[in-house]
Amino acid sequence: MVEQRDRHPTPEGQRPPIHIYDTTLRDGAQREGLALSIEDKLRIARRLDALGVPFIEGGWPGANPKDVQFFWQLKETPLTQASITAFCSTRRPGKVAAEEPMLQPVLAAGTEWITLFGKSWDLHVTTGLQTTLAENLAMIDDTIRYFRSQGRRIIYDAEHWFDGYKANPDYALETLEAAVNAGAEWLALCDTNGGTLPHEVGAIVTAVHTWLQQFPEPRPQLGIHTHNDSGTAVANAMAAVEAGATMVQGTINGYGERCGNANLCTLIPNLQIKLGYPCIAPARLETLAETSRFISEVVNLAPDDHAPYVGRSAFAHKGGIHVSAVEREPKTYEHIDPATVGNSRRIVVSDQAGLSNVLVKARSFGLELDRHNPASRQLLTRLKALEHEGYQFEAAEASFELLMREALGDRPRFFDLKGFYINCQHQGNGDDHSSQSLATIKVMVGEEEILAAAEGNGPVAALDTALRKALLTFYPAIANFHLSDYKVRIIDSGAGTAAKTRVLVESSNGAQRWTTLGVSTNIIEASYQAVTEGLEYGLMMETARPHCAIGGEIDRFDADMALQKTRETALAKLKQELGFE
Ligand SMILES: CC(=O)SCCNC(=O)CCNC(=O)[C@H](O)C(C)(C)COP(=O)(O)OP(=O)(O)OC[C@H]1O[C@@H](n2cnc3c(N)ncnc32)[C@H](O)[C@@H]1OP(=O)(O)O
Ligand SMILES: CC(=O)C(=O)O
Repeated sequence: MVEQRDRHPTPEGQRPPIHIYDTTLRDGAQREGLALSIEDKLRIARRLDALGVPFIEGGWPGANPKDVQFFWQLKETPLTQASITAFCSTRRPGKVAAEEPMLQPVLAAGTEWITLFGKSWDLHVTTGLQTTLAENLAMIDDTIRYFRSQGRRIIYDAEHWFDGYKANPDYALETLEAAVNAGAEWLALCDTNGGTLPHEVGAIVTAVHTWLQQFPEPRPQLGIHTHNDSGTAVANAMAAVEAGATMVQGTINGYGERCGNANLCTLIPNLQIKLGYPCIAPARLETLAETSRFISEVVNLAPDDHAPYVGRSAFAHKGGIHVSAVEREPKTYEHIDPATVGNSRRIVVSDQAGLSNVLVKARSFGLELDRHNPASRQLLTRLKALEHEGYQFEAAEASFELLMREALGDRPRFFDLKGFYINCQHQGNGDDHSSQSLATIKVMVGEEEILAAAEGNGPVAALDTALRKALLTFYPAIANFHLSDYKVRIIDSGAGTAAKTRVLVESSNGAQRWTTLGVSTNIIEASYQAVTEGLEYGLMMETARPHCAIGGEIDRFDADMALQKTRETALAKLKQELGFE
């Protein structure tokens, strides 16, 4: 249960705690392209509960069957600390709340807290609801009193608060007064259209805070609910807190209707780390980045790598000058310690790199390299030359590790591709067409020469399949590898069909993912480079490179013995099948 903490005086100079109210499951789900199953909603609710968010808005019971069922399921396995709230509107004009069918599923959801939204803007009352200003006040009063009579606690969301206050402040305040007198414990001021700017939010929340003081204790507290249509949702919420709001409503990753809601992954650290308002326990704040990624996985939207605090690139350093300084003192280019929000520093290699980038990268691959080793400078020069040719290693760290190991004489050789031949066939026109490719490859594993052929619906798929077929008996681990992504980019499009192509291939073994690349004027050639490096890197992880970056350590001797044994067995099997023995 959430305490009304600000009713206890806050010690002098200490910032009051801020109640975080998450609406990912309701307003977040109003984002175009985002759809949640009940399972998804339950998983997100549990994750938010683990993050330590005190209020989670679960949905609108009665608006759809899924939201009804969600609340039922939560009753069976309740959350550990968060209060789940049911969302709904005031009763319809001309009705009586106690007889309003749409309020019954909200009560049936069985939550202690109900978040009720009502109209603050006279325009919405007369045009949207098509009723009178007095009837809107009665709708707010009646609905809150009815829910209170059923033992529920009320968070009142004043929809279009800022637009309403600007248009007709007296009427807007009358709507809030109706909510206060009927027993709402929180008044959340909503910038529903997202058009208000921080200085306006600050001034209006200050005015409401002053106005509220006329009511006897215990008086409701103020909350803020902002949308990002002007790109200022987080700044607006911060301005409201500075003006006296003690609840902030927002969503994980800023999901929400139109341009989204205030992003809690930015707002929580800003309030807690920068402004000193306690929001969630520091140990839970350390799970913020993981929570953000988890939820983007569940909602099936690619995470924003450049999101403040939690993005993959939020603490990524690319410029050589930055890396060199960060190595000496992280504060030089980092506004906070990434660990505070559960993120980590990354060093990116590219043509913007200096020696420091290369050395840090080598260390992360478990390779011994120092500034005075001539190989370090050679590697940097080679990196810049390849980047100039069109390679882009920042997106393909596995290829960079292979390049680095090659330069240090530590790159394992699992196979040598002697050559390949690809035949593509296309028949028919329009919808009535078919295409098929056949790849034939010759590959050496040690002293053995293998010839393999495979078909595919495209040349790269055929080549990949043929290669796997040839290698599988020698390296059974390949059976677990698959291509998880394939991206093609034309680098110098001005050159027309003679343009260079960069291919990025993401491979996976089910547990890890790694990216390799190839560059060539021939798309097949570029794909072949990326695909073979992908297999090579995967094998390097599986077969015991001592310090492989993402593979973990395996005893090299044991692994080499195991590898030799696998090869011998596979070879014997192949010979038998071909009738040599
Ligand atoms: C600012 C916000 O984000 S508020 C939340 C918005 N979220 C959603 O709308 C998602 C869930 N909504 C729904 O599933 C449906 O819209 C429902 C079930 C709520 C209503 O569906 P319907 O009955 O078919 O109505 P419809 O969606 O066409 O129109 C909304 C109705 O709510 C009324 N309404 C809007 N705000 C309020 C309010 N604060 N109090 C009372 N009624 C309201 C509108 O006047 C309209 O009434 P009418 O049908 O008598 O004209
Ligand atoms: C209540 C709500 O979601 C809004 O006014 O934006």
